[in-house]
Amino acid sequence: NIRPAGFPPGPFCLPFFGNALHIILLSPKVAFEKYVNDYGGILSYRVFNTWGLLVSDPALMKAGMADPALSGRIDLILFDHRDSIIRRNKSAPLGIISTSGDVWKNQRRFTLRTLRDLGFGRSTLEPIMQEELEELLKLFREREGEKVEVGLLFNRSIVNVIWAITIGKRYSYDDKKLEKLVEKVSKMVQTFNPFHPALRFRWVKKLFPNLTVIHNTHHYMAELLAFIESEIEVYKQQKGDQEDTSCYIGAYLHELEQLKPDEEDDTSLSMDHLKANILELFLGGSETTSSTLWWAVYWLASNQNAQRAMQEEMDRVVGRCNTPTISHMDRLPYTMATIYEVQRMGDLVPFAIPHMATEATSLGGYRISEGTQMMFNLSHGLLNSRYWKDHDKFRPEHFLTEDGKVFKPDHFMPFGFGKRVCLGESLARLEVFVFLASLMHRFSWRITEDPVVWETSTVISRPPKFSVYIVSRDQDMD
Ligand code: HEM
Repeated sequence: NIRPAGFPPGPFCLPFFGNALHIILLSPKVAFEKYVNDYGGILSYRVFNTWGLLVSDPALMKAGMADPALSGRIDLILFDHRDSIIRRNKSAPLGIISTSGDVWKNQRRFTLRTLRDLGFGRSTLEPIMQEELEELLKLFREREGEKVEVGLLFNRSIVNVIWAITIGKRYSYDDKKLEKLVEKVSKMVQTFNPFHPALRFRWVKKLFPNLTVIHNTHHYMAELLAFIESEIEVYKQQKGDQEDTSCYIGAYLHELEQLKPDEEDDTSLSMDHLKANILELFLGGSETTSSTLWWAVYWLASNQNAQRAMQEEMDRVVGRCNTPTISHMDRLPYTMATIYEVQRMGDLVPFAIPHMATEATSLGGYRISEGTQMMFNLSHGLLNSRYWKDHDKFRPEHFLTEDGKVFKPDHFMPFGFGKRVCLGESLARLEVFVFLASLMHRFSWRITEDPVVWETSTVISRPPKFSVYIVSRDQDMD
């Protein structure tokens, strides 16, 4: 129960449990905020037999996330299970999110390079998004004047964009396969909770193998993998001997063919890593982006002034008869500030994904031993009153200078920072802009009198359940 030498102070730890009960009972968000108030920007805590550091001071967070020694991942047994389904035996971990060292570097480097070549973060992706946007606009037109539950409204479009980049095709909105894919991805993400002891500690899983959370996560993971495997097979058959590098799977298979036998090891590209990476693109890129849009509707429908200001800016810059495109982004400071404010208040991934020290290092004058779990408190920089004038109010002005230019303060890190910074940041930024700006340009949202129901979140902050009236702006066209 004694803190390792050189560790920062922190809350009293109970024998055996450490701070686990407190964190589980109060929720990580509430418990950690209390610890930060009591012990400051860097503190230590213990969950069963594992020591962790919670870093909340923005400057220390940046230094920590930029340190290669703090860029490992903790052992997430959920991914172990995925790997054993893919490989059907035990060997080195697969993929990007849950790996460290050379496996992580090689898979992340290849994926980032390929996604950039495919147009991630650039206007070449716009046609793919426009296709999805058309479907969304159609849906909104059909539901105009009605009470609409926002919920999973955006998931089909977001999943379809990822799928188009991954395999080069999209599903029609009526296709049952898309419906099933969205359902599988959504359920998997909702059960993915690295803070749950059963998904974190092997001994908990051994003691309670029949826990529903374990059963559900494994089940959704297996279903999604089966889907990915069968689609890769169909892709390979259709492609035959032709070379195709126009999608992620094609580029990956092409690179795989170029590998010489002496270059192959556990860290190099392989079919197993490919399946794991695709699953992670869904895991990392679907619920995050669609929930950001869901939060956007919530904050804008509840803040009519911000909604109007955004629409007026678009009318002025884009024109009422045109559609906002990526090329307008630089000229729409209020719209961009609104998106940042949605991300701030949405606080989507409050503690990033837990990191681990892969070797001894130091931070803020404290010593950190190998194997320490590192929690970076992104939420603190987004929501704390120390950094924002009206920290609990939705104010796009938080991101605007006095002369109306958009800026991002250093403590605003919704995508993380440094070595492990979100791999899909540029795609997510484009998607949120394209979908939100175009929908707001054509429609207004007004929150209904129905109750707003808040739900418990896991790794991702889940927006509340609520409904809106969709009002077309076409009638007041010039
Ligand atoms: C608004 C949407 C998104 C938000 C707020 C977000 C946020 C984050 C955050 C906070 C992390 C953890 C960083 C860390 O551990 O230090 C992360 C990691 C990651 N994200 Fe995102 N993300 C978003 C969208 C996406 C998209 C669209 C993709 C891909 C299609 C994606 C793929 C990933 C991957 C693969 C990782 C793991 C990176 C690694 O371990 O090296 N994310 N994201």
